[in-house]
Amino acid sequence: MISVENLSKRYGRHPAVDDVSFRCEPGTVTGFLGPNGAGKSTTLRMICGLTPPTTGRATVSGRPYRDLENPGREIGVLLDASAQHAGRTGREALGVAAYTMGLDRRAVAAKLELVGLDGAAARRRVRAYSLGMRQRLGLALALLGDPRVLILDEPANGLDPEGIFWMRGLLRDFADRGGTVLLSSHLLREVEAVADRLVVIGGGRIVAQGDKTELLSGGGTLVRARDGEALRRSLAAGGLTVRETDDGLLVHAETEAVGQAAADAGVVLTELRPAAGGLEQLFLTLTAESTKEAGK
Ligand SMILES: Nc1ncnc2c1ncn2[C@@H]1O[C@H](COP(=O)(O)OP(=O)(O)OP(=O)(O)O)[C@@H](O)[C@H]1O
Repeated sequence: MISVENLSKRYGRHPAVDDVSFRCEPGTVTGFLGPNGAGKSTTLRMICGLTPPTTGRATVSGRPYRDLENPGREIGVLLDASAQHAGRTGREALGVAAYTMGLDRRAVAAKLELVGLDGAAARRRVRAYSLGMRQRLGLALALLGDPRVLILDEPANGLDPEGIFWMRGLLRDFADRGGTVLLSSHLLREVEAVADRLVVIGGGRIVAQGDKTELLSGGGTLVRARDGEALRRSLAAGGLTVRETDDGLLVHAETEAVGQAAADAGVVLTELRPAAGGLEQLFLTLTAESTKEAGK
C-alpha cells in the first residue's frame, strides 16, 4: 500500500507538486499519468525519500520510506534505468544489491532469468547495455528483494513492443498476486493497457483520479465489423445512435448493448471497445498546455 497525503514541493517560487493526495492499494496497478514536467518524477522521488517534501507526507506499507529497515524487501524502485554503475556487469550490479539487502545470491540468477537477461548479457558491463536492457536490469534490481510494492518511473522507455508487452504481463501478474504497483507515464495508451486505476497530474496538481474504466467511459463505444453496412443496420434496429469516426462507428451506448445488438443480427465484430471520452480530451489539453509552456 502506498499513501500520499497532501504532498507539495516548491523549488523557489515554482510549485513542482501542489497538494497531491492518492492511495495505491494491494492487488492493483495505478497509472500515474501526466505530460512532461507535470510533477510525476518529483512525486515519486518524495515517496522514495529522495526529495524532501515542502509539506505533506507519503508512506509505504504504513511508514515513511526512510523509516523502512530494509527498504528493498518492502518496495522495489526503478526511477532511472541509466543510474547504474556503468563499469559493473549486470550480474555484479545485482550481486552488490543482493549483498546489501542480505539476500541469498541465488536470487540474482532467478531475477536475471525473470527479466530475460541471459548469461551473455549478465556478463556484459552496463555501459554496453541498450536502454531496453538497462530497464530490464533496473526491473530485476527492483524485484530482487521480493517486495510487495513496486514504483516505476516511465519503465517502458527504451523497450521494444515485445518488451513492453512482456513488462505489462509481469506487472499484471505482480498485482494479481497481491502486489501494489505505481507506474508513471506521459502516454495514456501505455498505462491504459495495464492500469486498474489512474491518477492524472498536470502542472503539479491532480486533475483526475479513479477507476480506469470509469474515467475512460462516458465517451460511448467504438465498434467495427467486417460488414460495416450490416453493423449499421443492426445498431439502428437496436435503437442505437451512431456516428462515423476514423476509428470505426461511435455508438452512444455501453459496450454490452452494442455487442448485443450486433449479436442479435448475427453480425461478426472485429472490434468493440469503450471510446476514451473525457479523460482523453483532458489529457490532450494538458499535454498541449505543457508543450506551450515549454516553448515559452
Ligand atoms: N531539482 C529541481 N530544481 C528545480 N526545479 C525542478 C527540480 N526538479 C524538478 N523541477 C521542476 O519541477 C517540475 C516537475 O518536474 P518533474 O520532473 O517532477 O516532472 P515529470 O512529470 O516527471 O516530467 P518528466 O517526465 O519530464 O520528468 C518541472 O517544472 C521541473 O522543471
